[in-house]
Amino acid sequence: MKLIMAEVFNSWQGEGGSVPGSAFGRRQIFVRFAGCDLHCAWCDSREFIDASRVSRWRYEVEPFTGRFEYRPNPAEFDEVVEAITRLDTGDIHSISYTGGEPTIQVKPLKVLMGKMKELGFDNFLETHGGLPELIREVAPLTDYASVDIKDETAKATEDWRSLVLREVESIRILKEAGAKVYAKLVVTSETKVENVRWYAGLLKGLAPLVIQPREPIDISQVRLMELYREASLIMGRKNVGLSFQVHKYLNVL
Ligand SMILES: C[S@@+](CC[C@H](N)C(=O)[O-])C[C@H]1O[C@@H](n2cnc3c(N)ncnc32)[C@H](O)[C@@H]1O
Ligand SMILES: Nc1nc2[nH]cc(C(=O)O)c2c(=O)[nH]1
Ligand code: SF4
Ligand SMILES: [Mg+2]
Repeated sequence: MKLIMAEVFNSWQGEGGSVPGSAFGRRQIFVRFAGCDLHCAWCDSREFIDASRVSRWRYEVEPFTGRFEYRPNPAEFDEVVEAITRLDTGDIHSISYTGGEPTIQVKPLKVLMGKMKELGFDNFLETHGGLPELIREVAPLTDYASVDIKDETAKATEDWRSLVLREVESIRILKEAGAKVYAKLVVTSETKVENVRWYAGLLKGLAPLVIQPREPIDISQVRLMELYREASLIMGRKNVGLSFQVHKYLNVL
């Protein structure tokens, strides 16, 4: 079985804030898949969106050193498992599957998640959630999930409203399968308050929401708190939080 990979490394989870389901500050092994079907305007992993252009992947040779070795794509399943297990520092909270969009390679993703459960690890899925039929396949193997709600300003796809509805459906599927799931909304200075109200109504009673400013941050603190308040008034004061990409400030992977 083969996978189109981007990188494997050991770090601590830099996103998610403090809502239930978040693994912020927890040590993880990150498994970044190449390839994505969306094109968020601000994507910080855009070099991995077109899988056909990711000719090689890299794995960290020693945990948390940022020293890498490179291998050609597609990767063999066993070499990915080997790259992950060599980064087991004994304090790993969960394996983070990210990208790109990990669910696009659902067959190898499913087998890999199964293998990691077998080895005693929990699975943390970082996904845009736009493909609920694929989410259904991996939901039973998912312990934690961070599902993006793509704001209109992300310009991720033509029909952004139906993308949001599919993302909410994915959250429902993951929750019903028993995963600890939260929604993540990346906001910019252009994010409309009426859109935030719409997302909040969809998520109410379903999953908590973190609001994460797009990096580099252009939204003012005052505006950020306005969006927070609007979401909170609809979803309940315990169900909304902020998230920042703290790893970027501390210069870790
Ligand atoms: C690169 S994506 C990969 C997983 C999946 N494709 C997704 O979008 O959720 C990982 C996380 O980084 C966030 N992200 C990417 N670029 C960002 C930026 N410039 N500012 C803030 N968050 C960003 C995404 O919203 C997502 O939550
Ligand atoms: N430290 C760290 N935390 C992260 N949380 C989400 C990430 C991602 O790119 O999916 C990420 C990442 O790349 N590094
Ligand atoms: S869905 Fe994720 S990987 Fe794909 S373009 Fe958007 S942020 Fe980047
Ligand atoms: Mg990232």
